[in-house]
Amino acid sequence: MSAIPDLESLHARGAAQQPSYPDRAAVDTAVQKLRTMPPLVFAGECDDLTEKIAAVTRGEAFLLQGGDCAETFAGVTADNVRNKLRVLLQMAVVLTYAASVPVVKVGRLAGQYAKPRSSDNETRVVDGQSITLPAYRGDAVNGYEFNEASRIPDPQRLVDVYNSSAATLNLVRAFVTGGYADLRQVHTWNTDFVRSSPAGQRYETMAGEIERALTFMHAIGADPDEFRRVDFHSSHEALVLEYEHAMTRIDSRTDAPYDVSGHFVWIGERTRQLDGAHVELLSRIRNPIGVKLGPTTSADDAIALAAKLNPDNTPGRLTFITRFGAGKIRDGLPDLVEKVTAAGLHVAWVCDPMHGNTFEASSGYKTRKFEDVIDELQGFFDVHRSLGTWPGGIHIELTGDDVTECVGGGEELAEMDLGNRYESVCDPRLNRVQSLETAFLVAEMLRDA
Ligand SMILES: O=C[C@H](O)[C@H](O)COP(=O)(O)O
Ligand SMILES: C=C(OP(=O)(O)O)C(=O)O
Ligand SMILES: [Mn+2]
Repeated sequence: MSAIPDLESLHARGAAQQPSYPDRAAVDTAVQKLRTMPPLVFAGECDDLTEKIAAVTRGEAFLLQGGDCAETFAGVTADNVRNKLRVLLQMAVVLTYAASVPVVKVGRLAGQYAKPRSSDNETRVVDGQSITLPAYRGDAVNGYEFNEASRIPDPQRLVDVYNSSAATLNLVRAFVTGGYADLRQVHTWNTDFVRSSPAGQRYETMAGEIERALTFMHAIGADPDEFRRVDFHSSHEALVLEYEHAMTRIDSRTDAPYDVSGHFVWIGERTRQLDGAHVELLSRIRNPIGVKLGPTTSADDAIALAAKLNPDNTPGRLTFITRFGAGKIRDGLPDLVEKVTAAGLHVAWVCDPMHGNTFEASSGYKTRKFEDVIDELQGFFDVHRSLGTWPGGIHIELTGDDVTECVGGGEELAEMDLGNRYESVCDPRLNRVQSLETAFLVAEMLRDA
């Protein structure tokens, strides 16, 4: 771990997936502004999360990481943030109670505003005319609206990312410490549309059991503070170098650099080049970090990434988030896990069952089948069980709302339903019922792990 490399030297590595800003002076102004802003998270909180992920690495805890594919500035509302938090709290309770395993809770929120894209451009037919514009790269970079002005990268948006993340995190902190996350509220999280679904009813039964257990604890005089609040951490993909670099600061306690834009940051599948800018920057910070590993990852790639990103082999520092796809995980994952384990590397293994299972429906919507998501999760658990390693967690794109973006699940959403309420500006998310169903299914897998 050494000093922070300068931004120019990072760009000199030919950083992938960066915005092409037309006005460098405006970029400098935004970066200067960000450098003066206070940290969004404290280094000590990042260390706490590293400790918790170390328990995952040892097979003593399970990581639940979830949230939008892409947050939007317009989505920073009390309802939206609360709904997301609520579904994550419900999932965490299901996993903790049904599998008797401590759950480390990490939101894909308060910073998840920048998107890598498979194409630099997007073509749409507007009024019978085919129009090609720069791709939307997340609210951190440009506007979703399909017109030329909106798609121009604007560096002032990076300052907006900071402000939106601050507002989100402030609300999340208030919710998780101010009574909303109190375990005695388990029933009240199960409101509105979710309550009548089979998963909601199953949750209701479980919440009743938890409530009786809490009443019993209270009666015998045990009422620990842990029942009233939860530890919740933020995370996002560290993508736009200007932003992550400006938010990287030297911690006064340890003299070490931390990226104080979020507790946990990860490197995406498209930016994990060993000699690339993202790996370089994240190798220097001391946060807990993740790397997405797709089906083309060789065991040597993973081992080299671990050597660069976690040379001291510190447990909890490095999480490998595999995203192979349901059809590939059973063949592809064993070699990776086996060789990384044989090399003595301490990593947390987490399954992202979303990004290897995306396809385009005939209506043009990007979607995923709930059954593929569950199949990949089952494959992940099967592989780890057969190798004797710990399936450390799940990384899910989800929302607390009743959207129609992924097909299947108990509600049997069909492709023709997608248009009813498709709100994601990037990838399709599990809705609240599908998320809760996933938690129950994963709890069963976890019980057998
Ligand atoms: O999560 C997001 C990536 O940006 C996404 O999977 C790539 O999507 P695209 O192929 O639509 O660019
Ligand atoms: C872009 C993403 O994933 P990946 O890097 O795995 O494709 C994502 O998590 O939204
Ligand atoms: Mn995504």
